[in-house]
Amino acid sequence: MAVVSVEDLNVAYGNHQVISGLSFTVNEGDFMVVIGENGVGKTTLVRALLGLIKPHSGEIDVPASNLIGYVPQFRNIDEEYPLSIRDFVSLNVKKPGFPWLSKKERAKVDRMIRMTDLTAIADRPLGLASGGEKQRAYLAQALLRSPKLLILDESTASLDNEMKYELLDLVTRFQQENLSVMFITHDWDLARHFGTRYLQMMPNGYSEGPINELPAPEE
Ligand SMILES: Nc1ncnc2c1ncn2[C@@H]1O[C@H](COP(=O)(O)OP(=O)(O)OP(=O)(O)O)[C@@H](O)[C@H]1O
Repeated sequence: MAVVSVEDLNVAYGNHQVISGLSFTVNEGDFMVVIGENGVGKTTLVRALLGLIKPHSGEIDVPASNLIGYVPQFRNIDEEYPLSIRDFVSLNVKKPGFPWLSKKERAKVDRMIRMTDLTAIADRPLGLASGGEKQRAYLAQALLRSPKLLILDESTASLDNEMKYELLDLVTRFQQENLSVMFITHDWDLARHFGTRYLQMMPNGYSEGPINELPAPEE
């Protein structure tokens, strides 16, 4: 079943046409890698999927936005960032009114912290965590409300190679439990290792297919 389907999408900033006639589908359980040169419109596509910009024309069929998890590219979080890892994950409980977490909500946060291997350090300030730990905290926060789709926007870019594989191995565990993934990346090795399908965005068009059909990068 399709989790995301996009049909003849056109997105422009003023007169600057960024996405022209893009169509693709992400099915349940897919790990879709989105690959393409700088400036080709990958982040614009993500913003359109999250409902943050209005397309000029075309159809976007996605789960309601609270069922999309989003993990950005790692930006340095200052050492003085005051929230603990547990607090940071809890931010996505997002409930109106009464500010304290219920027992049930705390249990949900704890479970997600466990599933992302953060239990031992959950009460440390996020600002003191390593790069990989911070990305796991972002992942835990994004997955807290059991989204259907997880968008990873170059989320491994600043990690060393071993940590990249660790983070994506972890994502794969969730993918096997019925999460679909869109992974925006410039890294063709990671794309081939983890992807099940690809969407390649190029200035003059798009191609989509199973990962074993991803063409070699142009030198
Ligand atoms: N808010 C905006 N207003 C006007 N133009 C924009 C805006 N955001 C992006 N653009 C332009 O749209 C084009 C696509 O940008 P986008 O960030 O989607 O590319 P990208 O593929 O994500 O690039 P990168 O790999 O460098 O992150 C670029 O030419 C960019 O300058």
